[in-house]
Amino acid sequence: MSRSDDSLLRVDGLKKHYPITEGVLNTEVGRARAVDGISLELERGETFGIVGESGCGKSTAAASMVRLEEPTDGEVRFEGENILKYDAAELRQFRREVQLIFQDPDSSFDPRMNVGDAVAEPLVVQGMTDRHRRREIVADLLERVGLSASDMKRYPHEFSGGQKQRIGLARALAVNPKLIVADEPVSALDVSVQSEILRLIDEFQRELGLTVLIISHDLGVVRQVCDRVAVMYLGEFVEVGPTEELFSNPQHPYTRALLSAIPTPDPTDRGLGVELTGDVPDPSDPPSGCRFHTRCPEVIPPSGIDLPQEIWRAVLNFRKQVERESIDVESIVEVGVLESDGEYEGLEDPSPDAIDDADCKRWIRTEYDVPDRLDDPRAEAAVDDALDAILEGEAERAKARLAEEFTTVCEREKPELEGCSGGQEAACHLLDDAPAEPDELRLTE
Ligand SMILES: Nc1ncnc2c1ncn2[C@@H]1O[C@H](COP(=O)(O)OP(=O)(O)OP(=O)(O)O)[C@@H](O)[C@H]1O
Repeated sequence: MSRSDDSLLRVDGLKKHYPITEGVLNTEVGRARAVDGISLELERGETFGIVGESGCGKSTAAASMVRLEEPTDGEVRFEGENILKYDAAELRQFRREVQLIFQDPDSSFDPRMNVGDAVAEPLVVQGMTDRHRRREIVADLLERVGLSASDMKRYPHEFSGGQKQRIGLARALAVNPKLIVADEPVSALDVSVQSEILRLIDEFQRELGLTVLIISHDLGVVRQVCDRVAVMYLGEFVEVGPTEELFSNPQHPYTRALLSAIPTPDPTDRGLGVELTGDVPDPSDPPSGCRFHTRCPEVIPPSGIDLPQEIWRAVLNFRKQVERESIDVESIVEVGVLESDGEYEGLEDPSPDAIDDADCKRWIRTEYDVPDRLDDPRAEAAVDDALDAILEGEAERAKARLAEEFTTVCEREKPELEGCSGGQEAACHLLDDAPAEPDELRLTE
C-alpha cells in the first residue's frame, strides 16, 4: 500500500500476538493473534477509520501503533522515525504528539481533580509553569469544545457522558498533538450526542489540520467522519479504501455483510440482503486460507460443484459440524421418531440402529438445512457417502469424503490485498484475475 512519502504514520506488517499460558509454570500453549500483519499509511490531515466486529483486533491494532502495547513484529514509523526504537525521552515526546481518546472518558480523569486541572495536566507534564497562561489555554479549549470557561472549577462527575467526551477532547488538544487516536469515542453515548461529538472531532481535524485515527465497530460513525477506512477481520485488513468508494461499492463479502447489518430508514430497502451469522473465530486458531471463509456468504465452490448459494452454505456448515464431530445422531433420531407421524409408533428403542438408514440420513440433512437430494450429482454423492460413514461411526471417513469434494480455494489459499476498480484494495479470491482453478464457477444465485 504505497501512498506518499510524507505520511505521518506508516505501519508495516504490524503483529501483536498474546501468549496463551497454562498451569503454574505458565507454559505457553498457544498465541492469540489479535493483530496479524496489518499495513497502513496515515496521510497528514486525514481521518482514517478502522472498522470491524468486536474482537477482530481494532483496539489492539491502535494500541500497538502508539506503543501502548509492544508489537510482536512489524514496523511503525512516525514522521519517518521508527517508534519501536525510541528511548524513554523520545517516547515521552511521542506521547505528546499522539493523544488518545477512549470510549469511557472517565478512565482518563482523576475524579478528585477539577476539570481545569485535568485539561491543564498535559501542559504541566510538558513543563508549562505559567499558571495564568495555563488557565487561559484551558478556558479557550473548554469554549472551543462547546463548554464554558467557568466549568473549570467543576468535577468530572458533574458532567454528562457527552460533556465528558468534550472535556477529553479539550485535554487531548491542549498540547497541540499531530495525531489523535480515538478508540470507540462515541459508542458509550446516546445516538443524538454521538453526532455532535463526531462533528466536533471533524471540525478540529479541519481547523487544526490534525490527523485522526478512529476505531469503531459502527460503520455509521466512520462514514460520518473518515476520509479512508480499513475493514478489519480476525487480525487482518480485508478491505481498505476511500470511505465513499468502500460504502457505495464494497468489494469484500465481509464489508458487504457489515453494510447489510446497518438499519436503513427506508422499510422497502432490504440492503444487500446478506446476513452475518456466528461470531468472530478464536484468534488463537484462525481458519486457514481466507479467515472469513467459515462465515462468508459468498464462498467460491470448488471446480465442478454447482449449487445455489444458500444450499452451498448449508453444505459447508454441515461439513463444519462433521469436522468438529458435533453431529449428535442419537438426538436427531429421537426428534425424528417423535415427528415421524406414527411410522415408528410403539418403538421401544428409538436408537439409530432401530431406524431405517434412509430416514436417519434425511433427518440429519433436515437438521442442517441440506435438501433431501442435491441437484449436483457429485455433491449429492459426497454428502450421501459422508452420511453413510457417520451412521457407521466412521467420523474420519466422513471428514475425508467431504474434504475431498468440498475444499474451496477460500479455505486453501490466503488472499492478499490487491487493488480493485473502485480505488480500494480488498483481499478476496472473488477478485482474483485468474482463478486458481480455471473452470471454477461463480455460484448461481
Ligand atoms: N491481553 C490480552 N491477552 C490475550 N488476548 C487478548 C488480549 N487483549 C486482547 N486479546 C484478544 O485479541 C482479540 C482482539 O481484541 P481487541 O480488543 O483488539 O478487538 P476489538 O476489535 O477492539 O474488539 P472490542 O471492540 O470488543 O474491544 C480478541 O480475541 C481478544 O480476546
